[in-house]
Amino acid sequence: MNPVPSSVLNLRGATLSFGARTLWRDLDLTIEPGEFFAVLGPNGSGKTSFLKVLLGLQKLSSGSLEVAGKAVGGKTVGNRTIGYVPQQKGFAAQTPLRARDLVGLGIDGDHWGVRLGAKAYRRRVDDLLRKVGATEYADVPVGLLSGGEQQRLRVAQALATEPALLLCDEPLLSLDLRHQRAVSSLVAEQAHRAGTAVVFVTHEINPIIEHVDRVLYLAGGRFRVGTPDEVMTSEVLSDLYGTPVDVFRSNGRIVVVGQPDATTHDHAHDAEEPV
Ligand SMILES: Nc1ncnc2c1ncn2[C@@H]1O[C@H](COP(=O)(O)OP(=O)(O)OP(=O)(O)O)[C@@H](O)[C@H]1O
Repeated sequence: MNPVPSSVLNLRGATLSFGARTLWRDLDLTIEPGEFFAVLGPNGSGKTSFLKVLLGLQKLSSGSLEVAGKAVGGKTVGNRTIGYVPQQKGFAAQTPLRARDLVGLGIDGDHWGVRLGAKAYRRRVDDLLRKVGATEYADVPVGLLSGGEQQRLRVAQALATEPALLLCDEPLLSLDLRHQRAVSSLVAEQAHRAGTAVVFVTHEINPIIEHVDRVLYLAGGRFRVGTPDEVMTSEVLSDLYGTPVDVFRSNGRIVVVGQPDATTHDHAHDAEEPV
């Protein structure tokens, strides 16, 4: 039997550049099972590119990546070790899929060693629907559901394979506060109770602040890794942005004032050590 790898994700000396523009350089990062890991940063800082690297859709300029103990060189999409919750995009009203069909697409009989029989398949889908609180709309066409309801189904679909690593690309965009809470709690539960490592890309840390173990903050071609308390400080963010930034705490929320909207400067030649 193969030894069980202790970390789910392992990046060593990872650098990603496009031409003269470096998004990050010499990133060493290990993510453990059960960790809720957030990726933050302004527009254009490289959050989506980071997820693309983990999905095997974007090659590193240098360095290495292992997921669940295996080197990643090509596509990891379709790899059942990885679950993926894409950005919220509505289904067309006439999409010919019910909620339960969408969740069922995440299940592959081969994953379970033998193909699931019809009964076991239905049980598994019902179980996932219950987990995301979608039982009552199981048979409704997905195009008729609200954005929040659809997003819960995408989470259920991504969890269907019981992935070791769950990648979430801004899954809270366009959800109201109640659904933001519901989706982030569900993802956190999967991390902290089921031991899935979660990489969660977001513009806004507050909706997930109570769940996050560590963050990767990307800005201006540089990065910091650490707990929210270590990274979300005036000192660290001012240093990353290269301009004075104030970070305040209010009722458990983090308010960042003065950061540029986008990454407008390039510290491509600065090396940055993780915190
Ligand atoms: N294949 C590519 N070739 C050249 N440049 C690219 C490529 N992919 C991304 N970039 C550039 O890299 C930078 C980071 O893009 P990315 O989409 O990763 O940022 P982001 O942090 O996800 O931004 P946003 O918050 O706006 O979604 C951008 O300036 C983008 O134009």
